[in-house]
Amino acid sequence: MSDAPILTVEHLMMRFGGIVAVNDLSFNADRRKITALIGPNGAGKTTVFNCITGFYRPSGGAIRLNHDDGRTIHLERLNDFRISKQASVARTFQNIRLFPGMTALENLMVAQHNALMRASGLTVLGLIGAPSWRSAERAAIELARTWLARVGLLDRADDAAGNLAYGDQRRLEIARAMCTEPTLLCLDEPAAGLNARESGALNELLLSIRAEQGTSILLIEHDMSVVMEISDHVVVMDYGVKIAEGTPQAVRDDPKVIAAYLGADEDEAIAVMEKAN
Ligand SMILES: Nc1ncnc2c1ncn2[C@@H]1O[C@H](COP(=O)(O)OP(=O)(O)OP(=O)(O)O)[C@@H](O)[C@H]1O
Repeated sequence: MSDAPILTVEHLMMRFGGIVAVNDLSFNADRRKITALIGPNGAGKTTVFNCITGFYRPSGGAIRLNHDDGRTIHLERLNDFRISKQASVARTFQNIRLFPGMTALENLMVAQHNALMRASGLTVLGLIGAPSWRSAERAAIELARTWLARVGLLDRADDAAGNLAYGDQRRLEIARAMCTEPTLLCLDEPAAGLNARESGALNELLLSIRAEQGTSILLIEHDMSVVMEISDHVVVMDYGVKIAEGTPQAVRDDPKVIAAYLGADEDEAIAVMEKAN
């Protein structure tokens, strides 16, 4: 198995007209680790995610996904559909994007559409109920039920996703992404709107996904309790550039990071820290 980082971002640039949202950003996300991308509002985090997941075509730079089997996929050359299909990158969004009228189980079945379409021989085998199709369908239902259990929603399998509590919907989105068996899971503010108990459950879920599935995770998160507790590596952005990276403890104590969050200059931030000690 390759030791290369799962994701390599090199000199990424993203311009919107005159706005430079991401400016010469380089970082790696390690395999089977949790990497957090943090920074104040407007720092460029979601834009980076949108470049990685193919929603935006970057203005410059390279984004490479290094698969376990040695393949290197240049994500900056692919659209979102190919990135999820060929590169096995799954993502969730800041705003929940479930199918609210479908049941929790159906949402997880939709996530397996590509695999099921292949197994159905583009519907022909499905129509005649071929054994290969029936076993693929059973496996898909089993995988969906496994993930519903993992996120504590097995007893809500037949409830409409839109009727679930907000925190349950957030976990269902992660389960849906995991049903695609991704190589890289990108989570955009998974803890947004969660209370302390729900954030704790989210931490446990993400740590278990890293430990049990070995999935590499890249997350954007404002909730520092989540970032500090579960991240292996943190990349900090401000005004489109990387201002720091390292362990959660190292970035938490970095004056440049404190200054960016406080909106203060570096000397002022150091003075604040010295006062606190
Ligand atoms: N489609 C777009 N068109 C024009 N400007 C954009 C677009 N998307 C983002 N921007 C600008 O790029 C900059 C970075 O925005 P982005 O949403 O990536 O920041 P962020 O760090 O994710 O912020 P937040 O934490 O508030 O979600 C902002 O100045 C934003 O206004």
